[in-house]
Amino acid sequence: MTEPIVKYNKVTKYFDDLQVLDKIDFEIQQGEKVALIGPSGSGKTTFARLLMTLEEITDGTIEVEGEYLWHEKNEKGELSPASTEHLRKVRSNVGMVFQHFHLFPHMTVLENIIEAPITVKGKKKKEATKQGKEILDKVGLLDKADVYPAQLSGGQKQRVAIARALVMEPKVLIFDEPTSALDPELVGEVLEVIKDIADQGETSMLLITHEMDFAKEVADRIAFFDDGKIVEDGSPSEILYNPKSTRLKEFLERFMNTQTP
Ligand SMILES: Nc1ncnc2c1ncn2[C@@H]1O[C@H](COP(=O)(O)OP(=O)(O)OP(=O)(O)O)[C@@H](O)[C@H]1O
Repeated sequence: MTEPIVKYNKVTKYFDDLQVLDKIDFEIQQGEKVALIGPSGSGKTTFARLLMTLEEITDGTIEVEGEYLWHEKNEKGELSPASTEHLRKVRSNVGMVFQHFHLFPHMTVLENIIEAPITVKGKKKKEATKQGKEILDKVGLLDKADVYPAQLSGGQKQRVAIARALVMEPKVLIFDEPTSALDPELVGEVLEVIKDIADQGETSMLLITHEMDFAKEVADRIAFFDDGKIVEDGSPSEILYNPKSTRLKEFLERFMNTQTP
């Protein structure tokens, strides 16, 4: 069996005295798409931000493609905190798309996309531009290459943010509620782009979402998060139609009741 692309081992996170994640073990296999669902404040975003190194781990380890993210191993096999250089190298396999896009407002769409390939990967501008345009074409926005983010709709901004993550060719791509800041009529176009990426197969995905129908359609697995723990983890049909724990049953019932038609 091939190595998991992501492996959390007893991962714990505190913000001061507040424990947000409690000894979580979790894996994502190569090419696997995993959706995270769960109540607000249960720790899903923090869980994902640790993988992107946007929050610091308190205890436990995370591996990406068999390499420790937050640690380095010496000759004796002992772990010590990773150097910035190591952190940056391992982290470059991970991409993230945020709820609120996080585009650079003073750069055009194309400049937003080619910035990281040039500054982080050292690509030549010409090559980065060619690749950036190909990816923009993929998300249906080639005609917007030279406009600024303020001139785009929310759905278009999010598609640019997705293109910006994709251009770095991450092994694992995190989506943190990518449609929850959008007007309902703009949700579909973003979900369509995410589904296309999922259908292409090779990128592993971690998708935090409240869109249960979408999770069911795209994810190979759904993990239910509650109170800093993964309470259930299984196929979409097991999780959504055959929940075992009372917490998941309650969540799904509550969730369905608060959904607008
Ligand atoms: N930087 C921070 N400092 C202190 N507490 C934080 C910080 N970030 C998150 N928290 C707390 O950690 C807990 C988990 O938050 P997190 O955003 O991970 O949950 P979530 O499941 O993603 O919620 P939502 O679905 O609302 O986004 C919450 O109690 C939150 O207030």
